[in-house]
Amino acid sequence: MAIMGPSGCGKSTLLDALAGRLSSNARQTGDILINGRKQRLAYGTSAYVTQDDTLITTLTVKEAVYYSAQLQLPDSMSMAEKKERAEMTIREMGLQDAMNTRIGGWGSKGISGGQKRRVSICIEILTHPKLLFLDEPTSGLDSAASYYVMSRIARLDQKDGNRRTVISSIHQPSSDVFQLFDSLCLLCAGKVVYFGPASEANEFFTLNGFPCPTLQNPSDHFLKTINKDFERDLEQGVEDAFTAEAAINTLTKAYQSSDNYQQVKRLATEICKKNCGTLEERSRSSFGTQCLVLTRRSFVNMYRDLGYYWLRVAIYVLLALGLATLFNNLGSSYNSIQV
Ligand SMILES: Nc1ncnc2c1ncn2[C@@H]1O[C@H](COP(=O)(O)OP(=O)(O)OP(=O)(O)O)[C@@H](O)[C@H]1O
Repeated sequence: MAIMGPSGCGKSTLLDALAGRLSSNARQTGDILINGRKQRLAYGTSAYVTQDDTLITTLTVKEAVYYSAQLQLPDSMSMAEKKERAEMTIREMGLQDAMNTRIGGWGSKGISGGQKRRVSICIEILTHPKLLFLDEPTSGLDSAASYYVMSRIARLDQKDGNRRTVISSIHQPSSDVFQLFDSLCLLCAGKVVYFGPASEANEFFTLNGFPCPTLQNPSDHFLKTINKDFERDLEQGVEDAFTAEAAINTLTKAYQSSDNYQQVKRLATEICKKNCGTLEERSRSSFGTQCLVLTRRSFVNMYRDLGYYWLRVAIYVLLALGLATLFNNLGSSYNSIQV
């Protein structure tokens, strides 16, 4: 899934929120559910490629990826297997020629910015995580490199036949890269302008009065339509000044009354019903609807709790009877002693 939108619209913040990386003092509302449940991800299930590359500048590309492989991959893998995985990932990211070059930093020039980006991706995809977050993975890459990197990320599924979820923010996907996305989440100032199949976004814009001009990359057109940061009247005349604002309002409203929106809500509710195990009242679900989920396991829990209750009552009754018998016996012995 691609998260797109003008700079500053909240793409990284949304990724951070989904990955549970927002700082503790950030105010956050709504629920983040994994397969319909509120749960923590097990270690190694997810990985996050941040916007800034945090790499050890004195290591070479090979060393950085090898060390990561040794630290992250399970003990069940032999050293040779770990090395092979590291080398294969380096090749997949097109870094074979830079393998023995230092990463470098302020003091010493090393690999390029785009190569650093690919090393960061290498380190995170080594473990083939089930859930992968990427914050602008293609920044600093030329269009061909962007395509190869994104297509290899999209092909991670084919490694072991397991399906994976990849959520990536991206600024300027070429039309080739755009075709790799299954879903698109288009944001503007924190609001969802469109969320649904990437292949249907063009039709959504056309139906709402913003058709993509012929021979223009659809993703460029979407971003141009919803960018209100720049005064267009300087370039296009005063009558166009509020076009972006009006377009955002039209599209946001159209999305909320669209079939896609209803479908997303239905799907989320279905996933919740299928997978939620406990009686939970969600004051507000992710999509702002009231949702009370009562499932088979909730009933099981309820019966179990009732069982515990009656067991406790029975123990108290037995204790009371025991004490009463004891006092009764003590009373009779006292009476017989007196006699
Ligand atoms: N839902 C939100 N509510 C309030 N503030 C938000 C929200 N989303 C983002 N912000 C704020 O907006 C600013 C920009 O957010 P963020 O860095 O996520 O944007 P971005 O789309 O990733 O930008 P860029 O593409 O330039 O990296 C940040 O200060 C962030 O705290």
